[in-house]
Amino acid sequence: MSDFPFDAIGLDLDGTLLDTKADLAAAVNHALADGGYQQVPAKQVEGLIGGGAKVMLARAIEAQGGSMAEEDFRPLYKTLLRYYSQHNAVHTQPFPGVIETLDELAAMDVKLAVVTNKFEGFAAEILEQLGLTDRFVTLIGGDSLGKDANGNFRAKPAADPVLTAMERCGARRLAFVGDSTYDVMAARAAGVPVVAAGYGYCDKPAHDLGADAVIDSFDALIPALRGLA
Ligand SMILES: O=C(O)COP(=O)(O)O
Ligand SMILES: [Mg+2]
Repeated sequence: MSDFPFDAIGLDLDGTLLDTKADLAAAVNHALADGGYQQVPAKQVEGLIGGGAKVMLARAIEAQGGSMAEEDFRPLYKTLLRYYSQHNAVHTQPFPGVIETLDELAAMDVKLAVVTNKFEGFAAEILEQLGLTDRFVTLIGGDSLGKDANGNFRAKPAADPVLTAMERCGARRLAFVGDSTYDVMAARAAGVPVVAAGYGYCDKPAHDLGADAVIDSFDALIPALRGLA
């Protein structure tokens, strides 16, 4: 029997497991160019990630005072999706320490689930291309659970995807790891402990996200989780 305090971990994808910034930046900039907007430097794209591709593009356009009218926005969003579907794992790779740490968790029989606001199809394709698919019991994307009564995806910051991950892992104690406000809110709403990935694309300073612990590298995850017991 392992003395590890959790039998499952829910993991955010962008900015937590994978450094997807360069491919997301290329996709958003491709769409911005189509709309006659200025390019956004990769570093700035970090602040746009976390709510899914649609929110990313909307934030970029709004920052330039652009039109959010449906007829202007929709074609650019389609351009972004089309481009990203063909170029989503060009530069994307796991952050340092991810593979080793996932190996260690698997050796302790801790179940792993990906909970992302990316569309499930994109996330699945990227995990497949990086050879990571089999490490996870389940993958829950931003569109996996359908929409709520208000027409919004049942995605983070809602508790639904975290609770579903827990159920699919058959977990008694799940902890969550993520890099944005949405991750912390979703974990809180689900009533599970949460670790902030301070090396990720944090939309505010990592220590202000309200997580139970902050890690500066994925290598620090296991000791941080033990500290939450
Ligand atoms: O693609 C996004 O904006 C969000 O993805 P994440 O939930 O895996 O961080
Ligand atoms: Mg993230």
